[in-house]
Amino acid sequence: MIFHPTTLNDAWLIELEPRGDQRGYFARTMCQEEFEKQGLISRFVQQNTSFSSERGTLRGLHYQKRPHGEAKLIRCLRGSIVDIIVDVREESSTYLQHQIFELTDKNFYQLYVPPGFAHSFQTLTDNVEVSYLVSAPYTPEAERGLRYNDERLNINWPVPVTVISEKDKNWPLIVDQELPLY
Ligand SMILES: Cc1cn([C@H]2C[C@H](O)[C@@H](COP(=O)(O)OP(=O)(O)O[C@H]3O[C@@H](C)C(=O)[C@@H](O)[C@H]3O)O2)c(=O)[nH]c1=O
Repeated sequence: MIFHPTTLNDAWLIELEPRGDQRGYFARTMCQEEFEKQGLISRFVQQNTSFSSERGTLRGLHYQKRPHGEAKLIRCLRGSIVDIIVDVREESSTYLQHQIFELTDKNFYQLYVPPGFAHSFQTLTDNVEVSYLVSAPYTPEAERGLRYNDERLNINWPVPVTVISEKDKNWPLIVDQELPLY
């Protein structure tokens, strides 16, 4: 695995290193030793998958508030997405900055999102499957979100939003949220 730094503190774009042969390829997608060496959380407690049928579907931006923060390791298994993360740690020098990553079923990238980041993705194709590991249990009372079109974030979503949940449409704007966010 090759660990590429991002513009955001503690978030990493991880490039897989497939070994090909006549059958296809093999690649490691998580390795405790390599993650620890890189200073990343390496203990994951849940693996989730989601399927989105329509291009333009938006999920997010989601995080769990302290002390239930979770690291996530995201991979797109079918189709393609843009994955967008926002640093919500008030003590971080990249607070409220975001970065956009393209993850596809062909490009061999996965994204490591540290605790204290809001996470989201939008599908660029129909029939998208995204699989991710999380490092803390799902805790509904700690669930928080940012509004995808909050002017404070100024995120340029690459395609028109076609499908979004009621919950995600209605997250409060940052100006109306209780601080600290995380
Ligand atoms: C996240 C989660 C949801 N659920 C339930 C709650 C709800 O009834 C149903 C669907 O939940 P949601 O609408 O929150 O699903 P979704 O919008 O896909 O939520 C996910 O979005 C991406 C962007 C993330 O970063 C994930 O961590 C997660 O928050 O599944 C669980 O039972 N366990 C879980 O871990």
